Amino acid sequence: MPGVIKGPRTLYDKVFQDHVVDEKPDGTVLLYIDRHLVHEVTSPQAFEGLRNAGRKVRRPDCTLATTDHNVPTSSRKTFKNVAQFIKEDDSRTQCMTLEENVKNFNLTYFGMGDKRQGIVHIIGPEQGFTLPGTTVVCGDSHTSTHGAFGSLAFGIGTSEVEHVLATQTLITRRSKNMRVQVDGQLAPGVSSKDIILYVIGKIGTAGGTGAVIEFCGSAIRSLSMEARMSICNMSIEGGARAGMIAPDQITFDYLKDKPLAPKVDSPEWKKAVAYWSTLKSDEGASYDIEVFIDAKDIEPTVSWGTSPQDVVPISGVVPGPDDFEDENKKKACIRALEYMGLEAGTKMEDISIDKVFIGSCTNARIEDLRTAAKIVEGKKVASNLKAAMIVPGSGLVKKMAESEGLDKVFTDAGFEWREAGCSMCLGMNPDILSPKERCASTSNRNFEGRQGAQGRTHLMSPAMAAAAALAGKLADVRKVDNLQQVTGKAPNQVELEPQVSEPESDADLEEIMDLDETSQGNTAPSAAPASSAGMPKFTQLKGIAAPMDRSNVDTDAIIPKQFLKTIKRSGLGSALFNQWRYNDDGSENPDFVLNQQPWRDAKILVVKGPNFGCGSSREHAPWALLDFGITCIIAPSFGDIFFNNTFKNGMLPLRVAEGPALDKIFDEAAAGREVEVDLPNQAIKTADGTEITNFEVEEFRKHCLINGLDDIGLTMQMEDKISKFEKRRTEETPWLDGSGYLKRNRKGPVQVQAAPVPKTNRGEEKGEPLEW
Ligand SMILES: CC(C)[C@H](C(=O)O)[C@@H](O)C(=O)O
Ligand code: SF4
Repeated sequence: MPGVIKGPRTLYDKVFQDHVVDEKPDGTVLLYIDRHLVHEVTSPQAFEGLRNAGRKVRRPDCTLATTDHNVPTSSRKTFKNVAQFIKEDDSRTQCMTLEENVKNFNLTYFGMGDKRQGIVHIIGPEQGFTLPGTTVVCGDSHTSTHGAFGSLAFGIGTSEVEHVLATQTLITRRSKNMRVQVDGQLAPGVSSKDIILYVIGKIGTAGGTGAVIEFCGSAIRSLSMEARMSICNMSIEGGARAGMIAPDQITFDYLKDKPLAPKVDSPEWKKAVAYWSTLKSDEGASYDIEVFIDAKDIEPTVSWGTSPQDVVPISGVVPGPDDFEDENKKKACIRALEYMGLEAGTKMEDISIDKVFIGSCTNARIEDLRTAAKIVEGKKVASNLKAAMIVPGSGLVKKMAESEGLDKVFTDAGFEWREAGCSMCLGMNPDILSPKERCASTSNRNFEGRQGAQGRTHLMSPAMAAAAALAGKLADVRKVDNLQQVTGKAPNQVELEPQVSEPESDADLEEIMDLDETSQGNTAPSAAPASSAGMPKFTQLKGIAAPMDRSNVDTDAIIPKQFLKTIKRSGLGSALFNQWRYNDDGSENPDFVLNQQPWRDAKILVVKGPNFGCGSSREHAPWALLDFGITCIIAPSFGDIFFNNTFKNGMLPLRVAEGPALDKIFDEAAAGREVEVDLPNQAIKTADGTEITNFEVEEFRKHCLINGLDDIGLTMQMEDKISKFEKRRTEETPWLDGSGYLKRNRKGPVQVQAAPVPKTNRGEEKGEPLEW
């Protein structure tokens, strides 16, 4: 079979291979997905697609939904239901839409009235839904978090969410293998967050593009599961598809008694542990990229700019453009300094802050809160702070923290103690920075406007954020007097969290699950248009191309969070590049290229810098480009998830390396002349038809674009292979069938009912071959 690795294999190779349902000669793989997490932001359009096509959710037992991005983090004492509690119309609509969808499709759901609700990447591991050796996906880029268990976990766009809901598979390709090995002992005050910030500083935000990173080495092995999750969480900020860590005794101990893990000491548990123990890279396995780091070189690390690669040790100073050789980086540095309101040469410790945010899927677990509490215990936050917030990652983290008295420690020190949610990590809820406010944050992204329009974010560890709260400015946690309690975690220091047990009775279950008798089973609710919205065809495209001379354009910049609250795919064009395109008063910024003629009518975007579309998995980014009229983006490289998402919308992202060809295309664009993209002949031409360069495109993707094929319909024709795979999976890894909640009354394996192939699927309509 093509792509099968002969000889020693990496952890990634093994997990990937174990999930191949089918593989084509061109390397296109149909990959089985064991675990699907769903949240309110990236799922409405996917469920709508299912409904429109009359499709079911194939594996409700392998799907877990929660609401996290939009939820207010204010007290829920008066909470009755979402309709009454969420004040913002669009946030409420999005949460209520999820609630309707989980009822209609019969999915397990942790809503706001459920103690187990929380950030999707916190609740999966907490429940034992995330298990070693599984494939885990979610319409969210930080799905990489779950790779800490030795699972292959990655973010997907909304079209792929629909694909997984319908088929429990994804169409994908093998990624490159990358190894980041960190050896040695972490110094006091240095945590796993510092490791990952340091790594991203070294490799850059595009360093892992196209790769899955395996984190290994003695420093990684010494970390607790929660610390490992913080590292894998931010693999996406290093550009990687996923991060993975080989499971070991620390992993198995963490999973003991988690509600959805096999019962400890049962035959299933023993079988599972035996299998999980094989999940490590073989001696001599080869990697495409290797990075070696000595733990002792890592200091507490802080970001200064607007990209997660903009980091320095806390003992350092704000860099200036002269510190970079690369032209793109010089330009990015000038922009970042201006945005952040900083001057080169300023000592990091002299930067005063307005707010502190301890939360997010990177650092809102119980260990993070314990660490921060130790720093602030008996002290007060600085008087210059406008707010200091602690936002636990889940209701269970909150409960556990309260049982340990941490809430009291924080509130005594002057922090606000909040309810679980994404909160000010991205501010889709009421928690945001005001313009120019500066925040010490334990989250993972410091993009322009990330925590609020014109807000300024400095990324750091929970210990560093706690130290900053006390100082009212960025501070070195190593100088805090009770530091001895806040060190990198050696194996003997790993603390295991109290276990959460499975509800015993149906009454218990109803109490915590907010179950509702209106649940209607896994039906496709409405008699809707017969086929899912397929793709428009893409063959030749000739049109005005807009030039953009920027690198690392993230999807937050392409479309900021306030526009993600829609439950539709359409109408986003006016919000495209919102922060750059409009002034504060809402008028157009005349300097922005898409506000100028002839580029207002651009059909193509030509980007000179690398890593376009990095960051979040929001498919709203391609939807906004498409709605504006842009169907092709030419750039040296792309964020992996964005790259996938564009194809799913009939768009063509083209990689053209930095050099004379890209310069020529850029110059044509800048001169306002048309550019032609010829997909069948794989060529980019000037307006008069002169070829500028050829481009590469994967065969399968080209085929789908040219024929406008809906790949869900194509995948459903692989029913035999998917069912066969599932049968084998049930025999080999029975613990993966049925989420524990549904399993309790189950006799034998979950009955999987495959949805029929709709008669109107686009491939059939067009007489396309059934093979893909
Ligand atoms: C809303 C979601 C698409 C997004 C992501 O993919 O990361 C969000 O979680 C974020 O952190 O920006
Ligand atoms: S990165 Fe922030 S917004 Fe995204 S899932 Fe994590 S906590 Fe939520």
